[in-house]
Amino acid sequence: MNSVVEVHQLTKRYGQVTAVDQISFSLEEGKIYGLLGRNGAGKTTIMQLLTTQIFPTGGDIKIFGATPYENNAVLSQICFIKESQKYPDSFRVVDVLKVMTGFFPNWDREYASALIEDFELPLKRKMKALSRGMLSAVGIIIGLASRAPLTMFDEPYLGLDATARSVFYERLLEDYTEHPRTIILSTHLIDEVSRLLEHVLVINQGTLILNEDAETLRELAFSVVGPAASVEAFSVGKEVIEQKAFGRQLSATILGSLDNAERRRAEAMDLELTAVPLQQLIVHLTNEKRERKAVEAL
Ligand SMILES: Nc1ncnc2c1ncn2[C@@H]1O[C@H](COP(=O)(O)OP(=O)(O)OP(=O)(O)O)[C@@H](O)[C@H]1O
Repeated sequence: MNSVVEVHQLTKRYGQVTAVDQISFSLEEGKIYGLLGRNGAGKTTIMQLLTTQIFPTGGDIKIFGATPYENNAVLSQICFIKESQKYPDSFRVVDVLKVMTGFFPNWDREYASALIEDFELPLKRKMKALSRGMLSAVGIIIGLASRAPLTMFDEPYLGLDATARSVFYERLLEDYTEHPRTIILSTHLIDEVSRLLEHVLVINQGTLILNEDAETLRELAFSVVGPAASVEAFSVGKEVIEQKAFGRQLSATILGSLDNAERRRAEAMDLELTAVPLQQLIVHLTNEKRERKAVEAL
């Protein structure tokens, strides 16, 4: 697999604030990455650094094997969709899309038209007269139709309703399957996008605390649900990270994986085994790492 992005000891400071703190990672060709983390974690800053909108205080960045600064061959391969994109006042939707044809070598005009219908966008309306959700839809259309080999979406769906968000996820998955590329999706809606993500990067207070395949993460834990006494008996000797009671039923989230014998045992005890939502797992893992870091700092 070829590396599309290689970041080494990347750091960005704003005065006293260290927004990104010595982060290193690499991203492969043809994968969908989730860039996750709480508010202010440093996600947008990382994407601004990758797209050379801002410059690092330290460390280095290689994109498609080259440094991206003033490198049009690299920058023309990147599409960055951010939440607060500004457009000239006089521009209509159709004007914005026309301009994009010149920006992105792989721009697909027919696909952009099909997406405009999917999102029911008024082509002739001025950008400044669009609703918040419509503005987000324009960004999503640009991100998808650009077919840029490195496409980044930074919280792209402010104001988008649930139907439009699911149109986005469906189109993204379909188009990515037909035209594989590297996609970075930064979001707080982890469970909504979890089935799309192949690899997860979690940022916390400027540092990278998790860099893992989504498949591996999904196998890190499971939930067991059933009569309280049976769940408790089954959980003995296992690492329970969360328990919830529903009347006489109990649900326990357990770290680790199960072999076939354990699965048969759960079945015999009338217990239901289910996967743990990615969001719950990430919240647990990030809290655990944060606590461990705090203890190490003492
Ligand atoms: N221009 C700036 N000047 C000073 N501090 C900044 C600047 N830009 C970002 N920061 C700080 O850097 C940190 C990381 O911000 P960033 O926008 O990257 O977070 P984020 O993970 O994208 O957050 P959110 O999910 O809320 O969008 C925050 O503490 C933020 O206040």
